[in-house]
Amino acid sequence: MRMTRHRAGADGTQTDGARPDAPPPDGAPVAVEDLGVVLGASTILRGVSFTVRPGEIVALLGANGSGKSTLVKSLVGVVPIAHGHARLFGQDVTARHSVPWNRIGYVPQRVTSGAGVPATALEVVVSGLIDNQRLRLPRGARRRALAALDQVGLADRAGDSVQVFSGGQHQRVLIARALVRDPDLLILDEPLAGIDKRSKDALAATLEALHARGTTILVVLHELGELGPLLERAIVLRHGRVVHDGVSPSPTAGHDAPGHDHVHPHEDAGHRPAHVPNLHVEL
Ligand SMILES: Nc1ncnc2c1ncn2[C@@H]1O[C@H](COP(=O)(O)OP(=O)(O)OP(=O)(O)O)[C@@H](O)[C@H]1O
Repeated sequence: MRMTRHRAGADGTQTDGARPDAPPPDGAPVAVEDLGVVLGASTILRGVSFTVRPGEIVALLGANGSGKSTLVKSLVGVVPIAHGHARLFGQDVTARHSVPWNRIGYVPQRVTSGAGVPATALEVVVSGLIDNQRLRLPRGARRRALAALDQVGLADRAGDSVQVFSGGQHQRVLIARALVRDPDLLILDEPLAGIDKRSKDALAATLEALHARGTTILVVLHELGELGPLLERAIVLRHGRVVHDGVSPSPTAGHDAPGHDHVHPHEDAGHRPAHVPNLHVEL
């Protein structure tokens, strides 16, 4: 893993840690401008604009169906962008095959690592080094995969079949798979969903360490949970539009209670400005 990262000031400029051999400054990790996504006959996202600056940890919040997953999928080329632009590190990803995979790690929502094949945790993590061009692993693949597993606290399980892993352990393996490329930007889609408390705590610790060393993190969340204390900023979607971009809201009381219905009526009158203190957003 690279040990030096570029930390950024509020305006996104680099403030410390610059290496003598550092590449020239490039674009923000994420810059989205007037983004629109249409799936089938439905407009899922419209007029979405925001920037994530280097070293930030930003939550993407919103009720079920508000468009969070679609937004991150559009960033990584899984769904097409119909309108506007999305750039990762200055590279326009509107054309699907231009995603800078060498700099990003992506953990999709609700997938199990290596389901249906007798893969070990190490093998799943190594697969994160496949570059979509040729089926050949780079030098040091095993060492890098072990280091990534170590980051999520699973180095001692490297040789175990993932078929016996719990949901939380699968999620940690998938995060290790995303980390094996040593990404500058980590995008996670609901990493806390359906996993045990121990794994949630382990994930929070991993993300805290990554954040401390300057990795930029964009995380889709249903509720703030264990990651709440880490979050500096939240972008809230409602009906495919950004309705809040600023301080992280406090979750509504009872939201994490068993049986809580996460699907809420949507009223666009609920838009609040970013500076409102004690912000409560019904997710
Ligand atoms: N392939 C698709 N074709 C048509 N509509 C889709 C498709 N994928 C998602 N949608 C719709 O887009 C809307 C946004 O879905 P999305 O998964 O992005 O929401 P979300 O905020 O991530 O919700 P959740 O928290 O439930 O994952 C939903 O109404 C969903 O039904």
